[in-house]
Amino acid sequence: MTPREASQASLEFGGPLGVTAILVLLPATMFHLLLVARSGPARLLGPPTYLPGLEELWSPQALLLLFIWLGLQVALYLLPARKVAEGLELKDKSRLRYPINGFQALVLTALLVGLGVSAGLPLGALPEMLLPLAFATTLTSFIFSLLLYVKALAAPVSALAPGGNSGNPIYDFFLGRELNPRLGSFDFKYFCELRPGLIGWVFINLALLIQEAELRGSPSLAMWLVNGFQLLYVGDALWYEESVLTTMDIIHDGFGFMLVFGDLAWVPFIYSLQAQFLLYHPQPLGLPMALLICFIKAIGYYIFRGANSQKNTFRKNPSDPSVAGLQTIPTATGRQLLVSGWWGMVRHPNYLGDLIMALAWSLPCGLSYLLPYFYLLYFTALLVHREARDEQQCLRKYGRAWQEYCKRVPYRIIPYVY
Ligand SMILES: NC(=O)C1=CN([C@@H]2O[C@H](COP(=O)(O)OP(=O)(O)OC[C@H]3O[C@@H](n4cnc5c(N)ncnc54)[C@H](OP(=O)(O)O)[C@@H]3O)[C@@H](O)[C@H]2O)C=CC1
Ligand SMILES: CC(C)CCC[C@@H](C)[C@H]1CC=C2C3=C(CC[C@@]21C)[C@@]1(C)CC[C@H](O)C[C@@H]1CC3
Repeated sequence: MTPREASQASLEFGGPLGVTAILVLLPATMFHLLLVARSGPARLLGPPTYLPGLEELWSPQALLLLFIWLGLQVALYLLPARKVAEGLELKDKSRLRYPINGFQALVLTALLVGLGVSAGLPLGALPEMLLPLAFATTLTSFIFSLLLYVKALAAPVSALAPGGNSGNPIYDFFLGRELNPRLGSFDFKYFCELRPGLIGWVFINLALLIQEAELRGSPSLAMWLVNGFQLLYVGDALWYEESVLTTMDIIHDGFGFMLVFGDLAWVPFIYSLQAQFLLYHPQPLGLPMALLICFIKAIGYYIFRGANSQKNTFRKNPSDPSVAGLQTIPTATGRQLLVSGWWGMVRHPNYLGDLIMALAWSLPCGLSYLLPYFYLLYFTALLVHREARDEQQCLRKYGRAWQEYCKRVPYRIIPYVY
């Protein structure tokens, strides 16, 4: 079997046909959810109450606001970093360098937005622009992905990702051909993964909270909880920004439409669905229930952070006192697999913590509507798929050692369930 036939054989997402469908369905789903969230019935599975015309979707002001936002985040990315980290070794034995200044960018953005609001910036008007902003971001994602595809045509073979080089243009456009597309030292994938979308998510939430205060006198407890929980999640991701350098998105996946649209559009506009829903469907939330939800969030974060930090510490320094006592399985690569502690409970304890947090920030929306739980449903599917992809990669990396690990840790995400 030739390498291209082999790569054709291992096509994901249903190959070219599946990917063509996803290219249409992803943006369509996002616009459906944006419309349903602001509609009275808020029916996740029903048709939106109306279909917006192009005059409602297209706004030069929204496009300008998007480019101002992207420009601001690029400028903050290029500021001197508290640390510069090296990525994992590439095929050509080199290592790329990445600025670790994401949390700094979040804080500086908050200061700038705060100054803007105090000077009269109408942040509360942003919710009205979500549709045209999402349209502008989707358009930008397609164009940016096309430019990345063309750029990759000139890239050396060593710079290409294993996945997005099937030879089928649609498939490669979606998966991404180049592994680490850069302009000088500016890394497009690393920048998009953690900056404009993730930080944008927090400020869309804040705008929705401000709009609720303007509409009803003060933000609801549910809106405060959703904002607080998701701010913690983004702040944590940016504080531990360096750990992204070992994720499959950075080390394995090409940078194509899936991650471009996922980072720039899906995260800010879909991950803020709970706050969007609450603005148009205020939900009563008593203090006892709020405290219970905070407890659920705390459990999720404890597992999420504990598991991620344990693995990342172990990978950086297996002799660190916090992980030195854990049981391990040696592998032929020289790396070891943790088989006790969080990673002895299930094979992806971090996913379990993340899912519990997703439940916690959906619960403040009550149980009368399915829409606020879309994220939990989508995220469960994403992590199940991601876990399967990671298993394949780990089986290839570690062979029998991974098989032994799976025997000793039989559950993937939820103990005694899955
Ligand atoms: N909110 C969202 O939309 C998303 C959130 N996430 C979150 O991002 C975080 C990172 O997830 P993800 O990128 O999937 O990667 P993971 O953090 O789960 O890392 C997987 C890698 O960890 C290493 N590993 C696995 N098992 C062991 C073990 N027993 N001992 C030592 N190393 C092990 C392997 O890499 P190696 O051995 O090569 O080091 C494996 O490839 C998670 O917390 C996840 O919940 C992820 C996707 C989307
Ligand atoms: C919608 C598409 C089919 C899939 C797009 C998936 C992306 C939205 C996610 C792929 C991996 C991600 C990670 C994060 C955010 C979502 C995306 C980009 C985090 C940055 C979230 C915070 C965590 O602490 C780290 C995550 C790394 C992976």
